[in-house]
Amino acid sequence: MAMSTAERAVPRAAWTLVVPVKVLARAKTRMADGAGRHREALALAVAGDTVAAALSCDRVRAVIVVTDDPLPAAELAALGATVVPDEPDAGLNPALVHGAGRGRELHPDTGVGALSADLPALRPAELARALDAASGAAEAFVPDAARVGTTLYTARPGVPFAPAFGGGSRAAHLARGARELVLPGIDSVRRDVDTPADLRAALALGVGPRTAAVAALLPEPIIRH
Ligand SMILES: Nc1nc2c(ncn2[C@@H]2O[C@H](COP(=O)(O)OP(=O)(O)OP(=O)(O)O)[C@@H](O)[C@H]2O)c(=O)[nH]1
Ligand SMILES: C=C(OP(=O)(O)O)C(=O)O
Repeated sequence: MAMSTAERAVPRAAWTLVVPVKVLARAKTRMADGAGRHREALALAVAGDTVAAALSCDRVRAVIVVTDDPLPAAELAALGATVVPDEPDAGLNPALVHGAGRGRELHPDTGVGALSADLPALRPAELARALDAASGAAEAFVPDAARVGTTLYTARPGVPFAPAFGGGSRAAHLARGARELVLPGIDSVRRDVDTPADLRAALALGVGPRTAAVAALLPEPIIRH
């Protein structure tokens, strides 16, 4: 059967995604109460499940991880990510712009997206749905589950990549004129994990194997209501 114009308009592997990963010693501080001595392991596991899902998505040509921590650098490179150091060392948005610069050198024909490393329930098919919707706008973003922050920000080829993560980044991305993507069937793309309650919500959706293994080590109140 012939493909429709709309289907042909969305090339496979059209995106390079940049995933920022803080030095683990400073990561996931809002999980400290619940995760205790497993906080760093949880941050690493969540990033691993996020990157593995992104690499399994057929719309994704490459994943660029920006990190200065050798442990996630090694583990995420082993999954197939390209790792670049956080040379700007000036916070999240400069790290993302740096990674996107490398992405555009390596894959100039792709759009570039910034994907949160905090999406342990991420499903490749749901990421594909979000990226296909993102193809329809110069800049687009997916708000987090609370609709306050952002989990994915995208810029099509040739469009300046100017992420505005941090705090109320949904409002900041809207103010840039980026298109908000709130389509059905992308819950796993929106389910970021910052707090114990977020982790419970992600576990209810179903998390990847790395996060499931660490969650099994956490005290009951963290993983159950
Ligand atoms: N490479 C890099 N990644 C960062 C930086 N700041 C934040 N990130 C990453 O961006 C995402 C969102 O970061 P935050 O919400 O600020 O930090 P967090 O570690 O998730 O959580 P908290 O410590 O509880 O604030 C996480 O995946 C972080 O690892 C940075 O300066 N450089
Ligand atoms: C930095 C952000 O996320 P977080 O909720 O992880 O702080 C953001 O959404 O812009």
